[in-house]
Amino acid sequence: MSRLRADYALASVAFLGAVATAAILPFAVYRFWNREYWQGAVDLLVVLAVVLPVIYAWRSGRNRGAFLLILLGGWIGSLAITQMVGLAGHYWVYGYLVMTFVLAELSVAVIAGLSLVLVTCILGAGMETPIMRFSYAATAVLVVFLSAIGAFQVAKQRRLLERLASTDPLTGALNRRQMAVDLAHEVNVAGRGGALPAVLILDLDHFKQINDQFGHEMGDRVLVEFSNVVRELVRRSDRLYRIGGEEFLLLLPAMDEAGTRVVAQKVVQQVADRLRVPDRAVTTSVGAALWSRGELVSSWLARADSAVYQAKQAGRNRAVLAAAPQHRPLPAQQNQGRRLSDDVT
Ligand SMILES: Nc1nc2c(ncn2[C@@H]2O[C@H](COP(=O)(O)OP(=O)(O)OP(=O)(O)O)[C@@H](O)[C@H]2O)c(=O)[nH]1
Repeated sequence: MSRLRADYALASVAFLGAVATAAILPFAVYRFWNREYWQGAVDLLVVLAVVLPVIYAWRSGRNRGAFLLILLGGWIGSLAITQMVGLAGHYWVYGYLVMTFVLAELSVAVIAGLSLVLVTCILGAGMETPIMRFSYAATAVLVVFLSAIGAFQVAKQRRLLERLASTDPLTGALNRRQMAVDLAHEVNVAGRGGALPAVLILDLDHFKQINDQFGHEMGDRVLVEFSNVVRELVRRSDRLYRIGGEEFLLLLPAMDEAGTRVVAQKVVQQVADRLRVPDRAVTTSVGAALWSRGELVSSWLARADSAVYQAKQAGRNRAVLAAAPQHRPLPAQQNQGRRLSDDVT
């Protein structure tokens, strides 16, 4: 039940499977009872075309493939029903048209819906006058477009909600919640033989002084500019998260030690060159750690944290690359950070 609550698309098709079984199965039984074997078989196939992919999606967790199968099965089934039953069979098309928007993305749903309307309209089974054909076409196309508008609005709201739930409103950087998801994903991919990811913890130096001296508005402005500078100098695939007041984390998906060192150095240098408050440059300290195969996310972050602590201790405005863990992940305080650079200004 909790899976149905969390997965709107799966819940919709599971409901559809139940409705299809309850609504169409009695027809199939009725047809077989009256020895109308072909029509009974088609009814039964329509039920199976919905129910089997729903079971597959439920068991495998792969919604998309299963939903496209239902879309195709529904298309063929709806066409068959219109040809066998005539005018009354076309009523099922409306249900199919709405269903496509639950199952597929907007463009696929529109194409599937309009193509079915076009074909059934050309064949015109059971429609004796042009006005019947026109009324069917007009109402069916209206259903497609109204459903498309609804689906478009839902998708837009969903994207907005996802963005609000995953970003920091001040800087636009991603938040801790998204960071936890992305770090787990990166470790998963790298653990299956992918390239190694690296993290950089970026901590602005003496930020409290900026707030105290120039006020919180200036502090906020520095945080925004800092995120812009960092995002400008890294790749599009790299992701910046705000993990605390003036502390950020940069996730670099495919890295090696040399690359991590270069990026860390570049961040330190560029921030010092480009970020200013009225009387001085703003600087940052960076702790970098390349993920080591088999390492837990917590240990990886602890190494980066330990490295940024060492950068602060060594005088700030510098980057420190954490040493790889020895054999198995070490607690933060046992990691021996390695100096990456001397003062860069
Ligand atoms: N303007 C502003 N300040 C914030 C925000 N979040 C946290 N801070 C401030 O950031 C400051 C962080 O201070 P500290 O943790 O002492 O760090 P620091 O002064 O940068 O010192 P070091 O890290 O040791 O160089 C505190 O004064 C917080 O009030 C924010 O969103 N906006």
